Amino acid sequence: MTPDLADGGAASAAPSPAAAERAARAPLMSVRNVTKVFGRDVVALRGMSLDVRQGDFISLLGPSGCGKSTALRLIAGLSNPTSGRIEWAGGGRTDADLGVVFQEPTLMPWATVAKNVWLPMRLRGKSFASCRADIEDALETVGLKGFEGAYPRELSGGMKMRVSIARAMVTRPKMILMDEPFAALDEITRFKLNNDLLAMRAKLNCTVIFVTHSVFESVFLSDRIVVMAARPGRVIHELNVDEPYPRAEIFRTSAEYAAQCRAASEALNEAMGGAGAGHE
Ligand SMILES: Nc1ncnc2c1ncn2[C@@H]1O[C@H](COP(=O)(O)OP(=O)(O)OP(=O)(O)O)[C@@H](O)[C@H]1O
Repeated sequence: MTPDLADGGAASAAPSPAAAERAARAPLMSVRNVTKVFGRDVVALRGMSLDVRQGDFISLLGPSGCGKSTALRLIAGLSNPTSGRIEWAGGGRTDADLGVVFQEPTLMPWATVAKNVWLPMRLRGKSFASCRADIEDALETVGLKGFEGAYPRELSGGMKMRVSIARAMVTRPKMILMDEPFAALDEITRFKLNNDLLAMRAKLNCTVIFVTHSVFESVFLSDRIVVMAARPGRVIHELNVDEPYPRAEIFRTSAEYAAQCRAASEALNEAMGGAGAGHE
């Protein structure tokens, strides 16, 4: 299978079944010509446009400082664009429509796993008792059934990240934003969490926007890869990964995966000014 460069590089005339299915998804959110400037002249993001559809798994891939986290924060509503706008289908979104996972699990050390997962519901005024079933369901989805009463200090790094993901999904959001959630984990744990994230996503049927520095991770997880360059932060390529879901571990050793990684690496090299630096 030839990697499908959505920006015109190698797109074939007849769309693949995966591309046709992707195009048929309902619109969810659009980033329209968004620029974000910090202070007088730090252009963190310039003219970003992105149409996100329900069920997309989009990776934002690029070198340090290209505006990936800034884009995620704008989409999350944690910051406002300097110009341009973000539009949600249906006229808007509620806080419950969105879950956010950061690189650090950011758990409350004094609270149990279940109480940590309760946090977004608690902020909406819901009692722990009324949320218990949802909390248990979220913990089961991330593979932590039976750890409700444990404290963060008793968990491994991977388990803490699972709690963080359970907390983001407990409200059953339409979209989950993830900012390099697995960057601090060892490779074996990271691979396992990549597999499990796809299974969780399939169960929740939600849209994911995932920030990463890793070509390999972006190809394994996503069906769209948005490649960004720095100074100013901007989108330079969009690549489609047409491998259907569910993706088994064997995809990692396939010729298709290698071809997609090569295409993404080339795009990333271009983003880095052809520096040819090694990628994770
Ligand atoms: N609050 C801020 N004030 C000033 N400059 C900022 C702020 N946030 C980000 N920047 C600058 O905007 C640019 C983009 O930053 P951003 O964190 O979005 O990049 P990134 O691609 O996520 O980087 P990394 O991969 O290292 O996390 C950088 O030059 C950064 O220094």
